[in-house]
Amino acid sequence: MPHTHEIPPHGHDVVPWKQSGRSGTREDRTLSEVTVSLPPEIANLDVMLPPDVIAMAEQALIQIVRTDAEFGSGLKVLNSFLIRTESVASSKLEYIEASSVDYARAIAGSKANPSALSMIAASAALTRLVDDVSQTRRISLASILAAHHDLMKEDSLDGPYAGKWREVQNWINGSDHSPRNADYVPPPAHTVESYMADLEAFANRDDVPVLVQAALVHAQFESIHPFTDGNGRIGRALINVVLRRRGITLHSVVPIASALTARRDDYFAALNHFHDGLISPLVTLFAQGCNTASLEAAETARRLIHLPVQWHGLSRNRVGSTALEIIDVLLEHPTLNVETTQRLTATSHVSANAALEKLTRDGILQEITGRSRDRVWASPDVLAELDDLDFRIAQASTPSFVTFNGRRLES
Ligand SMILES: Nc1ncnc2c1ncn2[C@@H]1O[C@H](COP(=O)(O)OP(=O)(O)OP(=O)(O)O)[C@@H](O)[C@H]1O
Repeated sequence: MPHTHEIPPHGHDVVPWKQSGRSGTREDRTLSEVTVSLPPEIANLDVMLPPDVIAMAEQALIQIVRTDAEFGSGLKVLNSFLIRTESVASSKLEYIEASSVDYARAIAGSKANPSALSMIAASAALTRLVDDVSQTRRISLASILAAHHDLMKEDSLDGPYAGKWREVQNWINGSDHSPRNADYVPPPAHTVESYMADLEAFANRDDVPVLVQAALVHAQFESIHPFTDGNGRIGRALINVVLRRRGITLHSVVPIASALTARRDDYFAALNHFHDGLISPLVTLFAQGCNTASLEAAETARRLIHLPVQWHGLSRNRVGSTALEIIDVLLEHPTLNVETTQRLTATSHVSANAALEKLTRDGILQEITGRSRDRVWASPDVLAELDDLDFRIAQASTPSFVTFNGRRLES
């Protein structure tokens, strides 16, 4: 292998192509063959990376472990908070946008927009993947398929393909009607199952540096593009699955998608370098992203811990009142309706409602539906912190460049 490669570059094959219907331009309709990419098999790959890349990856792992150990075990709310931040940012990378208030409304089962529902589905998929691997210590294809089902089952277009490997040729960007001018064409559909079995074997190895494994699992997954839709979001969830399996995180997830969204061009460039046989650019990007995301997650944890103290300062409620009881559970349940409040504080419908109104007047809660029935309240401080964490990670992830052997690689 020439020394400019760290891993075997992708091969190519020319295969016949035929449109299933008739759409697009004449060029789309008459396209008769397509050049597909053939990623290398990775199950037994040995990867040697430059020491500066490995050192940077180690530094990031230390930061992840610190944040997870310091806050993840005691502050349960941080873990659901970070799952939410990660799935929202991962969805944003695919241009699925909804505000934190939309998300909160959807969580409470209130009428929600499709983007917010799709973000909740992304949270469910990530939760399932990290829970499964925590229990079994194995990354399994069954778990990946189930997570894809969680993500896509309600999708109006791709719902029927939820939880199933693709059976058609797909491509990234270019024409909507054929692989003409695509940025990347994954391998043929009939190879997906065996490529995924190869990926599963690699993902369960213990003799590969952790961030190298996370980067390779993610990049190879994107190269295979095993689903008709949702490949970006499931592929990014796998980064946290590798971290959990290797014991780097025990409780929380790293909101790395906020960093990748901020450096979208570098991220896509690093995936292209992978096609050419280089994984250092992606490992570097992941190391920088994980480091920043973990530092900011720790800052969020400190802020969340202080919120109940601030709320008690704002509230003018007497000891033993339902309003004070709500403050005590608000961090764990930042979105509430009357029924949940009744259950959490063991009180009547009338006094739960009155307490929610009272806390709204104190500025501790905000009603987010604007309706007079089936109302939902949320903590504006918690919602603001969700947005602020994403913002701070993005700010700290200044688009720069990725390096290989001390050389700058252009995006
Ligand atoms: N040149 C590339 N080579 C390989 N993978 C890429 C490339 N560019 C982008 N990707 C990956 O593909 C993902 C998007 O894939 P695609 O546009 O097919 O969306 P998708 O399968 O619908 O995924 P989702 O539904 O999560 O958006 C990106 O988020 C990125 O991870």
